[in-house]
Amino acid sequence: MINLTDYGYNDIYERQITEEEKGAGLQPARVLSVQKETYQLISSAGENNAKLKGSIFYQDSKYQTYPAVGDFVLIKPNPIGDDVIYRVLERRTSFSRLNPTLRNNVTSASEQIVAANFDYVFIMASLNYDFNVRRIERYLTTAWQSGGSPVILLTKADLCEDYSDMVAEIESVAPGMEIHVISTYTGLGMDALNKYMKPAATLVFLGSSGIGKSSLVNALAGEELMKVNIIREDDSKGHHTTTYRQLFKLNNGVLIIDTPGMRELGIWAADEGIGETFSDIEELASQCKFNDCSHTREPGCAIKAALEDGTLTQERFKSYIKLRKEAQHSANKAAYLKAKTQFFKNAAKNQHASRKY
Ligand SMILES: Nc1nc2c(ncn2[C@@H]2O[C@H](COP(=O)(O)OP(=O)(O)OP(=O)(O)O)[C@@H](O)[C@H]2O)c(=O)[nH]1
Ligand SMILES: [Zn+2]
Repeated sequence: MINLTDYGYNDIYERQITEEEKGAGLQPARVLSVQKETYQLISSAGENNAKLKGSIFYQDSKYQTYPAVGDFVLIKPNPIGDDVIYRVLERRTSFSRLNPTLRNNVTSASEQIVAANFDYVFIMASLNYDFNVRRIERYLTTAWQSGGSPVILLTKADLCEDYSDMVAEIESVAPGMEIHVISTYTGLGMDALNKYMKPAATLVFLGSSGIGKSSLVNALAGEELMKVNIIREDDSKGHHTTTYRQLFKLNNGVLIIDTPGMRELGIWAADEGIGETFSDIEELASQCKFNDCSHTREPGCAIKAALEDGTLTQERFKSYIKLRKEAQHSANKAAYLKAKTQFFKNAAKNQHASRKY
């Protein structure tokens, strides 16, 4: 027997299961991987493959919540074949990306969930060629929006003689954030990561290819769990992509989600996320004389003043503006889709109110 709480299951999910569902013998399970229409799950009975319950998921298919890696789902267990998935329990945290698809000749943006129900988001950047503060700002915004707790990891410290400027630069854009400088080669900074290694906590990584994610996971696991892709340090084109999606458990009980979608994660930033990352700018903007200040030519503009006296850099202000624009764009689409989805979900619910299990 597997104890699903070792896989992150808790009361938040348990509470969502109705008496009717319990009575029908439905059981919770966690999604370990998704391959086209086959799902690999873990439940109290162990690992098994699963399929979606067709009569639920393939009607109004556009408006259903489909399982993603890390999701907790309700299944009807099948000891001699594939389990059947009835429903996705509400997610505590999730990463989604804009998935522009061409459907019925209409270009629509749909939200694709690439990981769900994680606790920590390890934002990774290597201290050598890949270093870019703006990118870290974007990751932070995305991480805040996901609901997970971001932790910044600067990797490959052994390749860098003096990283104090880079750390200071990040501190200035991520005030109060946990920043760890590490090297899996020398072991530098690795002990400091122990505090995140709580049994049944789920970690997810945000970062570009080749930043040393697999090496970190192997170091944390104390074994060769993920294949380390050898790339030449001076060749940023030598990138390799992982072709599986997975959730797996380390010996110390920590769960890791690593999906290809995480890698391609675009910006689906909401205003909250931006507010957290750019709290200094939002604070300044609130001091502008006019509420609707465009920070261009209005008198009494606190942002212009800060740009002039150098307390705010042009670069940081520019990346704020850029992110705001993207967020606005995504938010409009997201709000539209959400409203639409909710409408059809409610309609579907009423229709299936007397659903048989
Ligand atoms: N110098 C140095 N190299 C490292 C360190 N960690 C990883 N590397 C090297 O960086 C390269 C990429 O490491 P991976 O662990 O495969 O990186 P990844 O982020 O998982 O890469 P993808 O699977 O391509 O996304 C390999 O050549 C590693 O040996 C480190 O701490 N120091
Ligand atoms: Zn202003």
